[in-house]
Amino acid sequence: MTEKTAAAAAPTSDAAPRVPFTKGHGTGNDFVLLADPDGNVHLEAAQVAVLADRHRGIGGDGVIRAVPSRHVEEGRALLAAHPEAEWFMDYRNGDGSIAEMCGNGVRVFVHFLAEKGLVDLAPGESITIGTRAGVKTVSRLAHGYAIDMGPWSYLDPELAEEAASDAMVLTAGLADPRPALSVSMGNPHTVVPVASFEDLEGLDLTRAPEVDPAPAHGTNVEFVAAHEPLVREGVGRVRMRVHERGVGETQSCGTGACAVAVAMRAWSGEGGSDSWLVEVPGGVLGVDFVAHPDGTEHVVLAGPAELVFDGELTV
Ligand SMILES: N[C@@H](CCC[C@H](N)C(=O)O)C(=O)O
Repeated sequence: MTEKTAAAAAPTSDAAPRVPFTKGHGTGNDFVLLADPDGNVHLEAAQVAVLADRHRGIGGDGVIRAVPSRHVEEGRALLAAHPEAEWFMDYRNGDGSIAEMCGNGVRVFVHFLAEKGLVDLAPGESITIGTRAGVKTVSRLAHGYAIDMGPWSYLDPELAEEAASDAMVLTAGLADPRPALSVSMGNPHTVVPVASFEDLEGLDLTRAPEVDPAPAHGTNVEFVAAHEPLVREGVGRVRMRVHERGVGETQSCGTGACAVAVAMRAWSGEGGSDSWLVEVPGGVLGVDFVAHPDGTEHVVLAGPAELVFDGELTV
């Protein structure tokens, strides 16, 4: 962060400027959150990596800057069509790289805005925010938040009819290479089915799984195993683990849960469902497919968001 940034964010009479931060998480996917109401905070990748470092910094899977849309180029581009998208989620992975979207991050971001008094949002009310994957409408529930993630898509449009597989995952402790399906939720995902919960537990996600063909911009890789029966009382039930691009294995990935639901529904055909409960190591996420008035199908992601502690950075 620049000195100008720090001084603007939290001026003090002493030498070292202090920048307030908040730590939060959604199903164990954890973030460092910074409020930047004046658009003064300039985060370099190396600075993000230090903030996210669990030994030398605060620690987190990602860093989220809450900034008015008018202060960032990507936000200004959204405002013409969506003037209501006052706040923009500037999301960075723990290694400092920029990602288009973060499903858990959106919930935690909106909870942060609401709890810090930056927006008024009571249970039952909704807010539209800007992200690098477009605007998202987030509804506050009695417990947690539901995000309209918009339409999903296959990374390979030719798969629209077949929905079989378009990639192979070669490593992660798999006995054999496994076919996988590439799904976009604004950010890229590679979903790999495994046979059982035991197989899921046995995976080695200490390193990024090798995907062939290698995705041009990297990918998040989700491994998924089904409950037996897969669908109970109309709801599909699965368990997943994820290796996130730019982070490593995480306790949860919201966009990953959506991608898993897309793939499982496609693979199950008539035996699938439009409603899914996705178990992640850090909790449970809900994913629903809903018809949007514009004729497209949208994915709605629901889950908790918690703020854990506040602190001050000295810069
Ligand atoms: N944990 C997030 C996804 C964060 C971005 C991802 N690592 C990427 O690079 O695409 C989620 O909850 O969706």
